[in-house]
Amino acid sequence: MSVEAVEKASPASFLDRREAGFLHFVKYHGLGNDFILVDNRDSSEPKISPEQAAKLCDRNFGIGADGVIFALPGINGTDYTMRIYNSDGSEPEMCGNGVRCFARFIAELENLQGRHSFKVHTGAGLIIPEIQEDGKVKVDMGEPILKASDTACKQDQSVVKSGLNVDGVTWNVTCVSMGNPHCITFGTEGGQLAEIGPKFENHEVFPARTNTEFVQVFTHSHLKMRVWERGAGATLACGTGACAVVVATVLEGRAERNCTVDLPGGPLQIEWREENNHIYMTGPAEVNDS
Ligand SMILES: N[C@H](CCC[C@H](N)C(=O)O)C(=O)O
Repeated sequence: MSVEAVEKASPASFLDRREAGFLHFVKYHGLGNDFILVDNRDSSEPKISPEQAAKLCDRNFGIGADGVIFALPGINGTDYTMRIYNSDGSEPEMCGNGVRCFARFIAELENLQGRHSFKVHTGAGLIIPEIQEDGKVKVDMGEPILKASDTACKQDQSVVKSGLNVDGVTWNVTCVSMGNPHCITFGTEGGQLAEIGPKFENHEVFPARTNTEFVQVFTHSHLKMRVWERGAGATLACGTGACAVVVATVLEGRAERNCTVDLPGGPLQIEWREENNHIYMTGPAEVNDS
């Protein structure tokens, strides 16, 4: 069913159709990082399995997406819970582009107009997206995690500009977690991501695998990155990755705390605020109907 049809039909018709085994979903994207968003507010468990999600994400035999995101009831005083399956069916802790899409999806479901913020429970803890007047979404992404063992990296100190041997080549990397693990390296576009990406993703130093970002620094406030995502491969954008990249760039003394990060799908504005150590990400989230 086309997105228009999904949007125009009354919710009641979708409730009936869902009884008949249909799934109410809408496709959104954040800078081309695209997701199937499922209204799961009436159940505390995702309506579909990781295996079914992987099938839906298949771009030839399914709907096609980088992941499936579920809007579940909130817990412990939050408004909603967000869960996500990557396109390989693995479940990450958090998704930056996804939570912006999540906020816009909730606003559609609840018929909300204008500025609105939500308290969202995620695997990375409390995340607060706020829909801005211009339709963009500003997200309080919480604090970065730098202790190596918490960045799902087996090395025991924080990993800043450390040598990592990947398939016989030593790369300088900085590891940062935004709830999900990121390995950041500077100075190259990464070449053939499909070749080098999986070697980082599945490196034995990352027991939970890792997302990997290849960064070029244009100025102290303008960066460019490409990403090989854990469980999704090369994507057009990665919100948690852009946040981790700004942290790594500041830690390596290459940039200021407020940066524009250019991704293949477009730019994100990232600020690592000194006074509270929180990271704020601002960017678009749109329905895939253009
Ligand atoms: N593949 C990521 C999850 C999605 C993150 C990305 N799409 C974002 O916008 O943050 C992981 O396994 O950690």
